[in-house]
Amino acid sequence: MSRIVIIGGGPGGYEAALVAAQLDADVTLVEADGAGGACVLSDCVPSKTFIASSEVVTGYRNNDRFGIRSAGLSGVSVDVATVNERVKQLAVAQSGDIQAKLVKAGVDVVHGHARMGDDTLGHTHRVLITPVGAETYAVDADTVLLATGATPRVLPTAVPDGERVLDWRQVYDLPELPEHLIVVGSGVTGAEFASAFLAIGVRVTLVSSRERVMPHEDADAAMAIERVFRERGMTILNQSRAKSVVNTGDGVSVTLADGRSVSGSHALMAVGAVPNTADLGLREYGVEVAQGGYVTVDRVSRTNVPGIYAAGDCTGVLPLASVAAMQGRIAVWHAMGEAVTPLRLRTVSANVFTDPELATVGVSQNDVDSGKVPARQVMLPLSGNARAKMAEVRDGFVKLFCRPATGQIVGGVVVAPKASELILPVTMAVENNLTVDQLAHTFTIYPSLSGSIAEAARQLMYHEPR
Ligand SMILES: Cc1cc2nc3c(=O)[nH]c(=O)nc-3n(C[C@H](O)[C@H](O)[C@H](O)COP(=O)(O)OP(=O)(O)OC[C@H]3O[C@@H](n4cnc5c(N)ncnc54)[C@H](O)[C@@H]3O)c2cc1C
Ligand SMILES: NC(=O)c1ccc[n+]([C@@H]2O[C@H](COP(=O)([O-])OP(=O)(O)OC[C@H]3O[C@@H](n4cnc5c(N)ncnc54)[C@H](O)[C@@H]3O)[C@@H](O)[C@H]2O)c1
Repeated sequence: MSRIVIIGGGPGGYEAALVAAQLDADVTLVEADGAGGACVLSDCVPSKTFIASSEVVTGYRNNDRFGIRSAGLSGVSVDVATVNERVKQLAVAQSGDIQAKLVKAGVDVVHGHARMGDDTLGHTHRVLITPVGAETYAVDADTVLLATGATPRVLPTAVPDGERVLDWRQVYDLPELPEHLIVVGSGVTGAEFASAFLAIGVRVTLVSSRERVMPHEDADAAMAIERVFRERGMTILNQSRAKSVVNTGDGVSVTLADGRSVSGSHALMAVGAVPNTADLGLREYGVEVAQGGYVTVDRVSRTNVPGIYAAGDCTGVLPLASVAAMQGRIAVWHAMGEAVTPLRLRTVSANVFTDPELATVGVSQNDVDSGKVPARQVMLPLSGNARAKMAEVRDGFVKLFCRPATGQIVGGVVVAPKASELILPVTMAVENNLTVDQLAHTFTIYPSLSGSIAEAARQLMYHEPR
């Protein structure tokens, strides 16, 4: 029987454990915090639950435009203790569900820390496991999967104190809403929290080191969302790098690299993450670790040491829960000799849970503009869509990319409420090499926002003969 030790119980680790158990391996999963890992307990799940509360508040915006008379947003008050309690309870419950699933599948789940042992034993690998409150013991395994995730990056001049200077894992301990939140960092994490706190009624200043928010996302989409943020009253300081953040006792003072300073009641640091690989004994064991501490892996999750695999945020391949899970499953299938398709990033869909949301799949505008991928494209504003008009959706668009000659769909962008749900047909088209003709001939509901996806495909229908 194959013996597998998995270090880390986030999506990279627990999904791999379930596959390994299904294949009758003897599986030990070591997790320091709780099943589901940081994804479920402190990052993805809590942030999306918090955003769900902010969306309830958003529902009260512009109600007079619908002919509904009420006090509107000014009549809404947020009980932050209840919001935070719900966030934490949901995360713990989700973690419990995953723990139960693992145990039912026969996985030995150990609450504790693990690291590589000192000796290479030829075809097996020694892992040292230290359960919480117990002595360290060794397990020799045929396969080891490293899935240890990442931790918020800390700037030495802006160390979170959990009171006024916060990382994203500390916001749910606030006893009351910040009066004025300064979000430092305008990547996906910063943008999501800035959006949610703004929606929930907090004054927000976003300190963005780049020329626009979400610099790695589609520029049209990021600029559309930045415009919405500004219209709703967010202050965005572009090309402003925070040099230091100080808790002044009754607030925070953020000093920018150009000498300006901004004051607020709280600061939220969202300046990226560092992989949890420093204490795993990897270098001593001969596992290749790249700059920044990321474990180097190939497309079937192999490290340079046979039998040792890595998945998820500790690899830095693409820090998404879906990708971590797929890397973990691929590792196990490969290790256990199953047929496996190497990881394909081309078909990964991703969503930023701002208001409006931003969903993407496939090739990007940069790929097309740089000539890397020849493509025709269309961008259709949602403002012309009947359902969007009914729902007062004024911001948003659908963008599609297709091969110039064949019309094969190679990518797309959706900016809309619930873009995370709307992107699926485009993802299916990219995954299955569908053409704009096929998408255009698909019946859509009238009226619906998804109708704009088929309409965008119709606009791309004419193409050169092969
Ligand atoms: C604020 C935020 C929101 C996000 N939202 C989304 C989203 O909406 N959708 C999405 O797809 N992705 C989202 N992500 C990204 C997603 O959370 C990560 O890609 C995902 O958590 C990676 O999973 P993982 O298995 O690699 O690691 P993690 O989920 O980080 O889990 C790793 C676990 O390993 C444990 N561990 C570390 N070292 C050891 C050790 N030595 N021994 C034992 N255990 C150890 C850690 O305690 C941790 O629990 C978000 C990220 C952030 C920061
Ligand atoms: N909805 C989702 O799926 C979701 C949500 C959050 C995070 N994630 C994943 O996590 C990844 C990382 O995102 P992130 O936003 O946490 O990190 P990031 O590294 O993408 O962004 C951090 C930003 O902070 C800026 N920054 C760094 N130092 C700064 C300073 N001193 N002052 C001002 N700005 C500074 C950087 O320039 C960068 O733009 C994403 O690419 C995504 O894959 C996904």
